[in-house]
Amino acid sequence: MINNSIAVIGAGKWGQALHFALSQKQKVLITSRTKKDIENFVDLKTALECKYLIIAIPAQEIRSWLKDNFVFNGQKVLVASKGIEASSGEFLNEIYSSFVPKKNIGFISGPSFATEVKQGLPCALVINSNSKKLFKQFSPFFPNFIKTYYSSDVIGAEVAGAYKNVLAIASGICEGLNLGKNAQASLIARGLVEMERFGKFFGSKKSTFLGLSGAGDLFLTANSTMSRNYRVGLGLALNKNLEDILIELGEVAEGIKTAEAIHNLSIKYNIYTPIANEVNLILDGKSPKDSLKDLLKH
Ligand SMILES: NC(=O)C1=CN([C@@H]2O[C@H](COP(=O)(O)OP(=O)(O)OC[C@H]3O[C@@H](n4cnc5c(N)ncnc54)[C@H](O)[C@@H]3O)[C@@H](O)[C@H]2O)C=CC1
Ligand SMILES: O=C(CO)COP(=O)(O)O
Repeated sequence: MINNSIAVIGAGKWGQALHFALSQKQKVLITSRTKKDIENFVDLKTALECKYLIIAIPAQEIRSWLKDNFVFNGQKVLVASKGIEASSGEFLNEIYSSFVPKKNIGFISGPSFATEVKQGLPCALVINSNSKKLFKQFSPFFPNFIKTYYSSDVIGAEVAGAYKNVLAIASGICEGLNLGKNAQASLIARGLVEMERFGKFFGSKKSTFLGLSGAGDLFLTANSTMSRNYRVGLGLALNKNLEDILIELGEVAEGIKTAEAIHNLSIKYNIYTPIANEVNLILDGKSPKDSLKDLLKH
């Protein structure tokens, strides 16, 4: 039996920040695999009885989590994750479509470091859904310091949110190699073109890439050491081992698996994705300096 309340599923950095933000206006429950000392923490069964769910678990874990835990009972779902499943190359909206009807689901995108949201600093986010009604239901839950926009371009928002993580790794490498601000700006600009081209193949709108979900989130993530993906890039440029980088990070960096997913999709569909492919090769052991040479070739 579902009741009228809201629950966040996943109490990592983003889940906790969204829980904090939405709790400004109403009571919001939160749950996670391991019990945490957070106000209104509940078990998963209680959370799943809520009408409104915000799911903030890493992209690569979603399919198995849904299979093992989720029973659709009329809930409205907001997906907070950003990534593409590497094992299948499927977008999150495709994975969720086996579990939740399209009119019941939306995807959050836009520039939003959890740390800043948790401090109540202002930002603007997009709720992407086939259903404007769903946007109108979730939007009032957001606090005054978050402005929400609606978009029906679910695939565009998904591609942008996932791709910018890969470009943030590339940008971190650029800084780690001390290539300068010109190089970094060139990389980010070409990255934006690249992710728009990739998105277009899957039916995304160009305008999505020029707005909050695309340029907005890319400029944020690819310019700051607050980004986990950017820090992965910095580590790679310093020839650190990926395993050590991830231990030091202690949190998810979605760009790693998403680079693999983009690489595979680009081969399958013959899409030109040079930066993402070089990031994928670097993650597989190629020297960042050799990648730079290859990217600069005429
Ligand atoms: N941290 C941020 O600033 C933002 C993160 N995101 C996205 O939100 C998603 C989650 O990121 P964070 O919360 O920051 O990561 P995190 O590493 O801080 O936390 C991940 C959470 O997922 C849980 N989890 C992992 N595997 C699970 C499984 N199999 N079943 C159930 N729970 C599982 C972990 O216990 C942890 O609580 C990612 O896709 C990320 O790209 C999106 C916007 C901002
Ligand atoms: O998506 C994010 C900000 O919008 C967070 O990026 P990172 O996962 O790289 O920290």
